[in-house]
Amino acid sequence: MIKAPNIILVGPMGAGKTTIGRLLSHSLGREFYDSDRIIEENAGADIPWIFEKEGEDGFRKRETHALECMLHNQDCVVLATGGGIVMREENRELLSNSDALVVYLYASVSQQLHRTSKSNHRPLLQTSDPKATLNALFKVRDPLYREVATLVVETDSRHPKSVANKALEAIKRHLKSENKAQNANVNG
Ligand SMILES: Nc1ncnc2c1ncn2[C@@H]1O[C@H](COP(=O)(O)OP(=O)(O)OP(=O)(O)O)[C@@H](O)[C@H]1O
Ligand SMILES: O=C(O)C1=C[C@@H](O)[C@@H](O)[C@H](O)C1
Ligand SMILES: [Mg+2]
Repeated sequence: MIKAPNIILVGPMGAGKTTIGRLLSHSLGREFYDSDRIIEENAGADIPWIFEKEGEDGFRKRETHALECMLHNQDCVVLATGGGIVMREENRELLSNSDALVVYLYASVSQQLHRTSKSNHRPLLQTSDPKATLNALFKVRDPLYREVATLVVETDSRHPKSVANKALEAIKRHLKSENKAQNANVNG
């Protein structure tokens, strides 16, 4: 049993936040939430509908509200976020100022493209050149994911179960070193 506050997964579309988050929550015996699902449940509509009717800005407002509610009301859960959660400074501050352990699931643009190609549920990728879109988003967002993340876990060429195990090991190592540092402060 590991003792950690909320574990929050960030990263681009297709990094596997939803898939790995669910696996991690099973391994840890924790509840699993996904900000995209919370937004859809609150709106009573799916993400493409929200983008169509309210624009990206309307979606981002809903996303901030979902993140605030999660951080305020939940402890010791696993939360998968949407790929654009880091776009608002407000959200980055919420993440950085919380005691959550934020894990950046890294995926190369070619893997993102491959993993997102089977679904048309992502409005930002309904373009004539999704690869160019993913590249442009990655340029802006990769530094922002790194800014809020405590840990970075590489996901390319790894089966989801192997990514989840790798994330779990990285989380355990991080908590162990944090405990050691705290003990040193108390005893030193
Ligand atoms: N490590 C992996 N190897 C191969 N396929 C993967 C891996 N991780 C996820 N996938 C597959 O990629 C697709 C997208 O994964 P998922 O929905 O978990 O991504 P996401 O990061 O939550 O994306 P979004 O930001 O759009 O919510 C799914 O079909 C999933 O099965
Ligand atoms: O990367 C993004 O901006 C998005 C990712 C998805 O998870 C959804 O949150 C939505 O499709 C927008
Ligand atoms: Mg997801």
